[in-house]
Amino acid sequence: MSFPAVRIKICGLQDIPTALAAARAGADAIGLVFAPGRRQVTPQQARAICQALPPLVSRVGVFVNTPMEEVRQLAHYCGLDLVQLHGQESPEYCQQLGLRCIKAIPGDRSSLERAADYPVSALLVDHVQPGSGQTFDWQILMGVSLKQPLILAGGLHPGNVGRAVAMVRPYAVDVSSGVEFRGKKDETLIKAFIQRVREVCYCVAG
Ligand SMILES: O=C(O)c1ccccc1N[C@@H]1O[C@H](COP(=O)(O)O)[C@@H](O)[C@H]1O
Repeated sequence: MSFPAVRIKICGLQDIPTALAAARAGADAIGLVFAPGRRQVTPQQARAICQALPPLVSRVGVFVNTPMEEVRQLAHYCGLDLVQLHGQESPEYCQQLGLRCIKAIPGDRSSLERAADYPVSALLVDHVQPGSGQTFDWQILMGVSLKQPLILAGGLHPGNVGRAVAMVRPYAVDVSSGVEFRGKKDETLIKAFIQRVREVCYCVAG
């Protein structure tokens, strides 16, 4: 059985060589975390990475409850293509921001029921603790039809992404912890993750 090409985002990049390696390996998007935490990048780092990346690789900034004007300024300064809102941002916030948005929601039924309210380019369904390398129960997505394209995230890695794609058939997948070794992005794991997604999308039964 084959599936349409699933897009791939590699998130939490913090240096140019690894970002270029992810792009070379076939990543469709790279994520830069502006929220406080161990993967946070400075605006200057993010701008340098965005400028170094080749064309046709989406530059995504990850924010958590950041004031709107600050998000706009950072998006402009760094050259972001999209912003991923991973906090309690409202549908009105997304509407008024004036940028292409991905809204992240936790993988639970009540959040999914409210998802239709978000006027965004895509919905990213993740574990309630983002960036933690934990999966949520993908079963809750079975039979759910979302208005927006679905990006599956949370605890994905080369060993489970094939099953996740076959089960959920998302528009895209997003990974951070699952392509790290001892807390640092690992180019071999990035390549293995992308290769696995490509395999399962184009594997033809029989
Ligand atoms: O990666 C982070 O540090 C992070 C911090 C704050 C908000 C989101 C963050 N990452 C996003 O979390 C998911 C899944 O991460 P993981 O693969 O389970 O580690 C992914 O969408 C990242 O974009």
